[in-house]
Amino acid sequence: MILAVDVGNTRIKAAVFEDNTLLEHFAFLKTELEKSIQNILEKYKNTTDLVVASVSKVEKEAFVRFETRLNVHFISHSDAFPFVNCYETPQTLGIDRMVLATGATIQYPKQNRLVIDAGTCVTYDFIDENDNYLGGAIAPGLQLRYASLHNFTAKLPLLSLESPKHFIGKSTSESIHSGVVNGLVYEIEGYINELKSQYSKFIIILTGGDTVFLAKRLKNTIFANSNFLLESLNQTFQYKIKK
Ligand SMILES: Nc1ncnc2c1ncn2[C@@H]1O[C@H](COP(=O)(O)OP(=O)(O)OP(=O)(O)O)[C@@H](O)[C@H]1O
Ligand SMILES: CC(C)(CO)[C@@H](O)C(=O)NCCC(=O)O
Ligand SMILES: [K+]
Repeated sequence: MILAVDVGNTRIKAAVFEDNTLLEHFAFLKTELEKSIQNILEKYKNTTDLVVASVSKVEKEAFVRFETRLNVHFISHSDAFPFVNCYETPQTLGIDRMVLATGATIQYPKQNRLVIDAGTCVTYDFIDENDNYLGGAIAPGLQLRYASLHNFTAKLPLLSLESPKHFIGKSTSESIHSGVVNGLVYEIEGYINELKSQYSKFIIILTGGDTVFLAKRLKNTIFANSNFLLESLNQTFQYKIKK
């Protein structure tokens, strides 16, 4: 059994895998890291490997303490990946984006793929049918948009995610919800439509903490899978140990 851990900028997500089957998934805060992992390992006693992909500042020591019980692996830029990295600054490409590109390459072979990860940031990653990772885009996620409007103005309140009641916002809060939610939906649709003018065919995978909220608002056909990063992390590890 493998415990895959995705350390994001807001939360930590984890899942236990038996080969390619996801048995259970978890989400917790960084402050709960060690306790949460301990609890998972108590429940899944046959876990042999702990695989970590981190884009955050969580200390390696937090994981190293589990080395007495199992093998701990940190995915890094120097690992083997099943795609050609065409990013002009490959060393600054987020590990999470490399893991997503790995999952897309392995799960959807021989086709153009766009991966959209809607978390703290919304990332767009494009891997062409020849398995060239071309790059993409980085934009603020939903929660970050709400927080920015509040943090960089005097008059805007901090709101939490809500479906806009009216397209034409009739109050401050309705205007914010309309701007944040419709803004991101249009951004995603716009990004997809621009790519369609460049590539006749590609599949679209949507993942991240806002997957469910966004999937029902998008017109394009997408594979919506909140666990795609964790599944991809398991596959990145399998690929790494086979090499
Ligand atoms: N329980 C939750 N706690 C925090 N955010 C949540 C929760 N459930 C859904 N979300 C949504 O998920 C988004 C954050 O996504 P996610 O948890 O994937 O981010 P993350 O931990 O920073 O990961 P990454 O850095 O990979 O984006 C927020 O915009 C928020 O609206
Ligand atoms: C963009 C984020 C924050 C998304 O989690 C992460 O992938 C990251 O820190 N990336 C580094 C910059 C880059 O990918 O080009
Ligand atoms: K993200």
